[in-house]
Amino acid sequence: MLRNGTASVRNDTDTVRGVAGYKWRMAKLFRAVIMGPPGSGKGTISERIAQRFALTRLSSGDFVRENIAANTDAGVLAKTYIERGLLVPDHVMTRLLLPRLEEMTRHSWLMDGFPRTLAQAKALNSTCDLDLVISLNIPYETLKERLSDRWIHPASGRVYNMGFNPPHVQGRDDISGEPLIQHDDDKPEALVARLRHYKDMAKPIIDLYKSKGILHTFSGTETDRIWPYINSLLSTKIPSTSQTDTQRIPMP
Ligand SMILES: Nc1ncnc2c1ncn2[C@@H]1O[C@H](COP(=O)(O)OP(=O)(O)OP(=O)(O)O)[C@@H](O)[C@H]1O
Ligand SMILES: O=c1ccn([C@@H]2O[C@H](COP(=O)(O)OP(=O)(O)O)[C@@H](O)[C@H]2O)c(=O)[nH]1
Repeated sequence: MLRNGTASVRNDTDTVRGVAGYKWRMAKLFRAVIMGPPGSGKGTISERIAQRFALTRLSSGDFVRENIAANTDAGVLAKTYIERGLLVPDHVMTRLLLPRLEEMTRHSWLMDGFPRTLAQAKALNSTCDLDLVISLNIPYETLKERLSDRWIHPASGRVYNMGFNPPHVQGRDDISGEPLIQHDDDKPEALVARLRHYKDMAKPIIDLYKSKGILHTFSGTETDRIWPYINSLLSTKIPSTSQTDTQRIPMP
C-alpha cells in the first residue's frame, strides 16, 4: 500500500545566540515538491498539507495562468504553447518561476507542477535546497475514473470530483458560485498519452531526487488512505508551530 523512500530526518532547527545572551531557535524553512501523474491527487493533497502545516502552496499552473492574465512577456509566450496543448518550454518556465521563488526566501513552501523536466529540476536545484519530494503512484484505472469526473473552477484552480468532493451546488464553485468546467485533456482518450508522457519526463527527475535521499513515494487508490502517512512524515520534518516564516522561539 505504501512505500517510503529512504530520506533521513534532518535537523529542523538551528540554534543561535541573540544579543542579550538568549539562545534563539530559528525554525528552519521547509521546501518541498509534490509529483505525480495527472489525477494523482497532487492538488488535493497540497491543499491539505498547506492547511495542516501552514505552508505556502505554490502551483506552476497558477503561476502560468497569472502571467497570462497579467500579459507579462513570459505569460504571452506561455499562452502560445498552452493553447496548443503543449508544455511551456523550460526557459520560459524558469523565467516565470525562479524569480518568484527567490522572493520567498523567508517562507516555507510546497510546489505542485514544477519541476516537470530534468532541466527544470536542475534549475530549481541551483536556486534552493529541497527538503523533501513527495511522489504519488496511483493505478491507471483510478486516474481514469477520477479525471473523467473532475470539475474545475478555472479562476481559482479549486478542484471537485462528483463522487469524492462534490460542490455544494452542482456545477457551481463553492466560494464564488461561478460555473465549473471540465478540461478536454481529462477525457480518457487523452489520458494514455498524458500518462506515458508523464512517466518519460518524471523518471530522470525521480532518479535525481532518489539519489539525493529526499524522495518519498506513496502508492494507493485513495487520498484519504495515503494522507495519514504523509501527515505523519511531515510532522517529523516540520516544527509544529506556524511554519510560514522563520520563527524565533526564546529558549532558556
Ligand atoms: N513545470 C511546467 N513545465 C511546463 N509547462 C507547465 C509546467 N507547469 C504548468 N505548465 C503548463 O501550464 C498548464 C497548466 O498546468 P497545471 O499544472 O495547472 O495543469 P495540468 O497540466 O492539467 O496538470 P494536472 O492534470 O497534473 O493537474 C500545463 O498544461 C502546461 O502547459
Ligand atoms: O482520493 C481522491 C483524490 C482525488 N480525487 C479527485 O480526483 C481528481 C484529481 O485530483 P487532483 O486534481 O488533486 O489531482 P492532480 O491532477 O492535481 O494530481 C479531482 O477531481 C479530485 O477531486 C478523488 O476522487 N479521490
